[in-house]
Amino acid sequence: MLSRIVATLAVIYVLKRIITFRRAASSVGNLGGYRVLFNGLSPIGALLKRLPGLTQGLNHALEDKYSIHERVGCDIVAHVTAFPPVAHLSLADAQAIKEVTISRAKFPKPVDVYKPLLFFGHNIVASEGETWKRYRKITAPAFSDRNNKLVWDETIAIMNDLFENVWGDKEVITVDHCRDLTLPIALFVIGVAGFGRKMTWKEDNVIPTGHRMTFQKSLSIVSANTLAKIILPDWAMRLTEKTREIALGFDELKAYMLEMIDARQKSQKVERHDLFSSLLEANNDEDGEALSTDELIGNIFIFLLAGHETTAHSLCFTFALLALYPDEQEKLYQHIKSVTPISRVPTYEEMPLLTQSTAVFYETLRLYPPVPIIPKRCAEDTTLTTTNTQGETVVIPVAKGTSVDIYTPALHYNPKYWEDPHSFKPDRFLKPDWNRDAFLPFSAGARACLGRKFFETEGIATLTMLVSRYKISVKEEPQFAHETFEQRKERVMKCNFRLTTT
Ligand code: HEM
Repeated sequence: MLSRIVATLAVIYVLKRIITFRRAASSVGNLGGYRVLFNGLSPIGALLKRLPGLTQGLNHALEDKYSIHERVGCDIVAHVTAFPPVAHLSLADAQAIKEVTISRAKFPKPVDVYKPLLFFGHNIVASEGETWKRYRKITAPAFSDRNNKLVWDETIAIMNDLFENVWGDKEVITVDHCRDLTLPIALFVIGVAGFGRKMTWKEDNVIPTGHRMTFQKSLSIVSANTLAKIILPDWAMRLTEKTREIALGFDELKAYMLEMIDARQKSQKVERHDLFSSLLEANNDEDGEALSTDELIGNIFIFLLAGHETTAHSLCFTFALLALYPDEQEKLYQHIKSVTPISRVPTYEEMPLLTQSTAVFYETLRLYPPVPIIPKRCAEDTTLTTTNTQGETVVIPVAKGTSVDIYTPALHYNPKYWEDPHSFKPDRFLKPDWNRDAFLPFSAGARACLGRKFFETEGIATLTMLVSRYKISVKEEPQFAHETFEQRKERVMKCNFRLTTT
């Protein structure tokens, strides 16, 4: 009898799931796309292997690029999951994306998705509406031209310190993983241009009184372990020596930030252009709307998080592509040489002339966008318009509450906008007519990246310094001696989606 009741309840449960699943699919006009049990980005989906019908996997946006849109024959597709029973629209249509990014009230950020980023305090990335407006108003002025100049000068100094005091007169430098080089560069730049704290390649190991680790170490631990902090509950952080060190890194960074706030509020006003100082200054000038200490820390922390990993990995992808394409590297070298003599360091004012460096970066960001999915949620019943393979107009119903996600790899590999989209061709960005609406690594509209210029400045300074002094190549290893170019490219460029593309 009991087993019959259980079986009946199970059947009812399954039927209910099927009905809600079908309802979710029909809410977006039964548009083609994945039909899976678990969303690849959900906690359960992330643990499972990619399998048709089960989950599309954590890396699907990076792996699929434009292929699902091509298969469905439409630049907007719908991924429907049973747990939870929702439809996610995946956009690869530049016009539809433009509509979404410019209509902030109609397509706001789904702030619930960003909740894990709140552990240091409320911040600009994880907020919406009036709170976001207030954060943006106070934080945006920190990303000034004077800050960009600081980024440039400090990046040059960090690279010079590397060349002179670490690499010395060695002819060949070998790094096992390019990330071992780019993560510290990005960390030192955000350390000095973000927090006003100079760091060097030879770490100063003196721990200040009242602290248990140096600022440099705490910043390095925090930037490398945000994902662990997000995933693990507090009790789990106390379990092993490694997780205890991570927890200490977070506590210490917060303690340093509190000290810095206190010291700068007490000290005489000195003209400084790091993000932290500018943020404090703007905050002091605010009447009535100033940020609380928690909000200040939350926002400066999010600059670190938003800026460090994206920058370090993008530099890494750039170097790897230049190593794989020596002709492009040579072209870049010749261009740098034509703009600035190799015997002296380039100045910030010369940055706009380094057009080939910008083109190399953009092409890297097109092929390996650091944020593969930019989520939005529809705030009212509406429609989105796109075209299918036959060139016909397709109008998609979008009910209030539907997830509307910008899939940057799908957009960046869409052959409608990019000729030969799988090839590395930086020169496409030197032509005046490339489609700005089809290039979205930094998002667009009011919620676009605040640190774009910060990144471009740092990236161009690093690239220019490195390429003008060294030739970058892939390390030759006997076990890979017989691989083809395509195999080598696949091995070297292998990437995963974690918090960003890594
Ligand atoms: C390769 C480098 C970078 C890329 C590709 C990138 C990309 C992005 C993207 C796609 C967004 C929108 C995210 C969303 O809608 O959830 C964003 C927002 C943001 N980024 Fe970046 N970013 C980069 C570097 C930086 C740097 C260096 C900083 C700061 C130092 C920074 C600070 C921010 C901030 C504060 C926001 C939130 C803006 C707002 O919501 O109003 N980013 N970035």
